[in-house]
Amino acid sequence: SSDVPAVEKKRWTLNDFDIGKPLGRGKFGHVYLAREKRSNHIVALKVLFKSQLQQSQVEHQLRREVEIQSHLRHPNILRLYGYFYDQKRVYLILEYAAKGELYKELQKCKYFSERRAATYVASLARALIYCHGKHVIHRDIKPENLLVGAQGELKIADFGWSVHTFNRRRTMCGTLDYLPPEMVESVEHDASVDIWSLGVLCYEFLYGVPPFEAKEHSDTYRRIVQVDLKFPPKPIVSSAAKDLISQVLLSLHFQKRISLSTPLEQLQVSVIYKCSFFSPFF
Ligand SMILES: CC(C)NC(=O)[C@H]1CCC[C@H]1Nc1nc(Nc2ccc(C(=O)N(C)C3CCN(C)CC3)cc2)ncc1C(F)(F)F
Repeated sequence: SSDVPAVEKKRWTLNDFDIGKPLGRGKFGHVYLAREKRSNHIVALKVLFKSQLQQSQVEHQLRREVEIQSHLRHPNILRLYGYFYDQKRVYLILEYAAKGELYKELQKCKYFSERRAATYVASLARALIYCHGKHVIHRDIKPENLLVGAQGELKIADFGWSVHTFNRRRTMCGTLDYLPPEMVESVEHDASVDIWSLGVLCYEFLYGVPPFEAKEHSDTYRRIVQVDLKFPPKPIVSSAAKDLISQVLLSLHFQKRISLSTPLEQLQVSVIYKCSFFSPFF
């Protein structure tokens, strides 16, 4: 039988798109609303200047971001459809999130209701379970990296700091015995860094400020390592929500102490389960 010709990777060019209004500025350039001419599909076109990428030596990071994000398919992860470049610029063809940037929404309403926070945290936990299942760690979960889709759903974007870790536990069956604790633990430690950030995010959704904020960096650092977690009297937050935060936040320390028998997914599923306590909508 004639073998099916390999599907040629589509070579995109600027001519494939009608460029619309600017959506704002990203780190290395502008983002435009755009429409792919053949399909009329609306996308966001992120334009990055090669000169700036070279100056900041982030080309390898951008390559990793494209490689990782283009392979992820999840309703709460912003799609990266493709990329192309010309003499001076690199263009990322990204999913358009109709309701914009979450941090602006958080600034506008100061803090979110428990129901809204729980909905966001549960969807992020599901997205992280998906990523960790593919040995991908985002490592930069924060309001600025979250966008909102047309139905109000959260989309994790900007995988610039993400990494692909080989789950040494599974690939090193048997030889795990000779690894020192920090090596054996580090896989869990790496992936649960996102869970820690989810706890910080949950706190910020509910109180409008991150939990360890301080004037000086050194104070913030000390508050984090001591897990100096305080819940202000206002706004009023349910004890179920506080438990989730303290267990999820503290779980990183808890994670360091537990044996590898409690896999990360169990912790993440418990996050979603605990969300149901402060939001009857699950
Ligand atoms: C995660 C990453 C760190 N962040 C970013 O990349 C930022 C940098 C600039 C824009 C955003 N990138 C994206 N933004 C959208 N949608 C969007 C954004 C802004 C508005 C909005 O509020 N206005 C236009 C308002 C409309 C009203 N006027 C007054 C102000 C701007 C509405 C929809 N979809 C996909 C992307 C993406 F990511 F694919 F590029």
